[in-house]
Amino acid sequence: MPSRKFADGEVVRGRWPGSSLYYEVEILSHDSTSQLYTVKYKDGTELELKENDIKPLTSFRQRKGGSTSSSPSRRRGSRSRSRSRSPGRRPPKGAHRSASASVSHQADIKEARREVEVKLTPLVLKPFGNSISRYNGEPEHIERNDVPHKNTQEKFNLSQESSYISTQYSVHPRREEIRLKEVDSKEEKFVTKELAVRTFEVTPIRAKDLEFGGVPGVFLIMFGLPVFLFLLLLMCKQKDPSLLNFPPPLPALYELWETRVFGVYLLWFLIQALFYLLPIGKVVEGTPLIDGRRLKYRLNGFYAFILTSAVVGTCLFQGVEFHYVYRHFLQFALAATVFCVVLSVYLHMRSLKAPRKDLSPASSGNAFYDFFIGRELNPRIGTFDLKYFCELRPGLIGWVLINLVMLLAEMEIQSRAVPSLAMILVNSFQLLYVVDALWNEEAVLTTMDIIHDGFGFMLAFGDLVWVPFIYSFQAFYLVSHPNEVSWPMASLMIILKLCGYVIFRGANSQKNAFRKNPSDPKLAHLKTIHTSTGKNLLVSGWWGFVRHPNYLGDLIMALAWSLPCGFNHILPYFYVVYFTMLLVHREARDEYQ
Ligand SMILES: NC(=O)C1=CN([C@@H]2O[C@H](COP(=O)(O)OP(=O)(O)OC[C@H]3O[C@@H](n4cnc5c(N)ncnc54)[C@H](OP(=O)(O)O)[C@@H]3O)[C@@H](O)[C@H]2O)C=CC1
Ligand SMILES: CC(C)=CCC[C@@H](C)[C@H]1CC=C2C3=C(CC[C@@]21C)[C@@]1(C)CC[C@H](O)C(C)(C)[C@@H]1CC3
Repeated sequence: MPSRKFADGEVVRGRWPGSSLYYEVEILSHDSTSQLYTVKYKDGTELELKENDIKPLTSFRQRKGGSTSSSPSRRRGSRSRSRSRSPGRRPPKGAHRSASASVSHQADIKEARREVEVKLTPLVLKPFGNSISRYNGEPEHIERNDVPHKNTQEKFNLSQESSYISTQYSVHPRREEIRLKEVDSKEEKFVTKELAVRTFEVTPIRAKDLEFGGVPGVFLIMFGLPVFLFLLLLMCKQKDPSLLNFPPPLPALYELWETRVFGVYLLWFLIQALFYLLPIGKVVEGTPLIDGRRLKYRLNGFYAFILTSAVVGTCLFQGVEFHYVYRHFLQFALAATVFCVVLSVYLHMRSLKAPRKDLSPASSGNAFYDFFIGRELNPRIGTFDLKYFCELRPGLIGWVLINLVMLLAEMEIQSRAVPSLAMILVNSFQLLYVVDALWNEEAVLTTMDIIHDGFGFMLAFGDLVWVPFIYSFQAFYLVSHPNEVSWPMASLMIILKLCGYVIFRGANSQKNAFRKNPSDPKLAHLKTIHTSTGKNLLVSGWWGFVRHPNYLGDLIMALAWSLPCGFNHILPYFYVVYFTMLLVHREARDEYQ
């Protein structure tokens, strides 16, 4: 039986979860299975602590004076700031998303909240928002002997805090928390109203706070990515696409431009826009904006996909030559790039006239940087939301169509009666991914792109060029570099893909449900921790298994859809490498928050 260091009834100091603060506690009991001590704080709070989080009284130095700002009651200002946030609730747009670029906006928002919350007395304090955000179950090295109960007022505060934290910290399941949140949400309405009357200031952010390496980084990405895209496609067209054969033969620029191709691309874009405008599908509200408004979005991406499939099916039946797209693949990529540049210029021009409250928290005041990251958060023409439309429709559905084109091209070029198993795997894996995105369209409303990033060159290029022309790379590769896959290998790839999908979908659905309604009874069994932004993070279920389970699932799927291309060349694995970099970067942006 494992030994225990502290005896029942012993008075020691216990670390307040997630903080570096130790308070006097009494050991009530010890669970030998979980190795946790149940301890009682002076104010009556009972918590379970690890042995590492408990110290004998003798291991502390008594601090003189004792009135530094780290005692709990001294933190009341920051705690009260988080008072009105219902746990897990998203703050107004821009308030919580990543990016150093949003520092000033965030300060603004915090200030707004403080002003609002001052009016919300009497307070029921939510404690230690800042410190709990760092909780990782491990003891911290900084040990301070902050004596909690200096006077009656402080005692009162700790008592209020502690009784709240025992549920709010969610060491235990969250039923009690849910009850508290219901009370909380009543005040939420008031807070939103208050925020709505606050003027939004956009203060230029410091150069060192810019993301993507600041202006030089953005310059490199903006010019480098299109060049890289064309080099990759040209490499793939070579008989031997080995890296040793770099650089590939370059075509003259005029050979890459075809007005007819541009016309076909425009037609595709307009058809998708038409489908977007159809009054079918339910209308939902997005996350709250900085001024408390919520934009409305129509969810009809899946219908658009069905309608597109019907149109494509009819065209195939009518004998429309889809091989044209394969033969002019580079021209299509150029047409999409040109379109994206024109769109980005339009977006930037209109953003100059946009009211400040409509600007993205990532925008900086530097014209070049803002052209890239996007100045306006939700550019709309009437009810037509340009960013939301581009995120899911022309590029994502276009990706599936390009895959189909590659499948047909493979059959034609390799004189096959049926497509190869490798091609079928790639097509089906990626089809599942896109259909899933469209089916769960509402989830896009809580992604970084919609909430935080403006609509500028980065997303326009990502959505309209990068996704359709890079994400279809495996299918493009297989057309000229066949790879035979055996059924046992195919089965393993299918299992891998399904594992990735289950993790990806499970994690995203859990997170979306939580962000949408933290009080959802279906989530009552999940544990959360409070963060300094005022929101809670899930730390159990999929989100207790690894920090970003949705990224993990996505990466596994990325690997699964590269494997059918075999191991002759590294090129089809480019997507896995790029995607890892993208997700690590996104993770860092998220972590920053
Ligand atoms: N195929 C592709 O090219 C790409 C795919 N993706 C996929 O899109 C999906 C969404 O990506 P993305 O928006 O980047 O990332 P996330 O879905 O991880 O979104 C980040 C938000 O999730 C919330 N969050 C993070 N951790 C927790 C937690 N423990 N508990 C509750 N909420 C949490 C935070 O919300 P809050 O800020 O409110 O706290 C954070 O802002 C992912 O599955 C990703 O793999 C993304 C990019 C590209
Ligand atoms: C190279 C460059 C300029 C990068 C821009 C990044 C974009 C390619 C990606 C940013 C976020 C994306 C998302 C999806 C596609 C790629 C981009 C646009 C997404 C639509 C794919 C399908 C998923 O299910 C998703 C809906 C969660 C996802 C949202 C984010």
